[in-house]
Amino acid sequence: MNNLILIGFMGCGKTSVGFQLAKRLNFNFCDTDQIIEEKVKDTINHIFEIKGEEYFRKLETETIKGLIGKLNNTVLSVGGGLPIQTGNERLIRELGCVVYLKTSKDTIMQRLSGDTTRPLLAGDQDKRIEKLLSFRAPIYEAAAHLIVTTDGRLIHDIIDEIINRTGVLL
Ligand SMILES: Nc1ncnc2c1ncn2[C@@H]1O[C@H](COP(=O)(O)OP(=O)(O)O)[C@@H](O)[C@H]1O
Ligand SMILES: O=C(O)C1=C[C@@H](OP(=O)(O)O)[C@@H](O)[C@H](O)C1
Ligand SMILES: [Mg+2]
Repeated sequence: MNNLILIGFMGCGKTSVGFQLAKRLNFNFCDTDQIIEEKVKDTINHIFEIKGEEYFRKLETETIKGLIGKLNNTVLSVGGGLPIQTGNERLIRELGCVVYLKTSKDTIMQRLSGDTTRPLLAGDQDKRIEKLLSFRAPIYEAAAHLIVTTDGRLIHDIIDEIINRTGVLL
């Protein structure tokens, strides 16, 4: 098994870093949000609106369970809330080396200003990020094998650090 699993808060860069990291390593790339959208043929926003968050969380857990034993040479980015559900952190650690893209609230605010694709941040984005991030950050830290900070850093620099520190090319 040779997989990297990217976790962290919305806007930390899991999808964009994961996609480029996979290209650089010549690995496959998967993203649980993309798998879910393809599976139910609907957008994350619309799933939340019509079926609610609880239903989406069930889809996430089903998705991660379905990947156990099936991934090799893959970078997997998971939705920001997936490791928060009890039991999922054990599943992602089973899949591979878990990397937390640690990012401050200010950076998340900058990156997601004007974004309308994250239903949990609709409304008062500042307050929502603050509340969710303070609850989730210790869970991400505990789930991770490796923590990489992303504030003020270019994607290629983050990718270099992940490759150097995981020794994934060795
Ligand atoms: N290191 C970075 N520097 C600048 N912008 C970034 C960086 N990482 C991600 N972004 C931008 O932030 C936004 C959210 O990134 P995304 O990969 O969708 O995050 P996530 O999947 O963790 O929610 C995108 O517009 C992306 O281009
Ligand atoms: O943090 C969360 O609860 C969520 C994060 C989103 O993915 P990203 O982390 O890729 O933005 C997506 O799964 C959904 O909007 C819920
Ligand atoms: Mg994403």
